[in-house]
Amino acid sequence: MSEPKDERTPVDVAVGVLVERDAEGREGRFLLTSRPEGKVYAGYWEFPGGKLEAGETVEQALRRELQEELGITIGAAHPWKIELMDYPHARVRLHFCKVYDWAGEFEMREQQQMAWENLPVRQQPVLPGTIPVLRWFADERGHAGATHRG
Ligand SMILES: Nc1nc2c([nH]c(=O)n2[C@H]2C[C@H](O)[C@@H](COP(=O)(O)OP(=O)(O)OP(=O)(O)O)O2)c(=O)[nH]1
Repeated sequence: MSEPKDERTPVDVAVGVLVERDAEGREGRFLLTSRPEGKVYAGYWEFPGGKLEAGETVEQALRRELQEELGITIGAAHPWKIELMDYPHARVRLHFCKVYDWAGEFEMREQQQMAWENLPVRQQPVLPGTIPVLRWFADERGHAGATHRG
């Protein structure tokens, strides 16, 4: 029998942090997308991704979600950080993976917007669960000061 699940059981979410790298392997811009109309936090900026379906690994879910939402096929997903977020609507366990390789043309299949960003991020508002990621980037990159607006 499966475990009883109440509404505060965390939902696993695979999140893709697509990062450009230069010839020396230094990381540069990263991709943010806005949440589509009709979803909670519509219009907020986040890293693309979505919930795991039954039986999927994080990497499988990420590959499916980025194909569905952005029309791209990703290469390897490199697990980076895991974060638990408690929202009024749900508890989520976010599995952030860095992705350096992808193929295909970006297509916004859910009428979202995309932006290649650097620190500090210009787009706003940023989803609460995205803000820690910007802090991790700041630490990795030695970026002092604000990570985003607002
Ligand atoms: N994709 C993504 N989701 C995030 C981030 N930070 C954060 O707190 N979340 C939260 C928001 C949502 O509660 C959850 C992701 O669920 P979602 O509703 O976008 O996923 P989904 O595409 O599978 O949606 P659906 O099919 O259930 O409508 O994770 C982030 O950086 N990226």
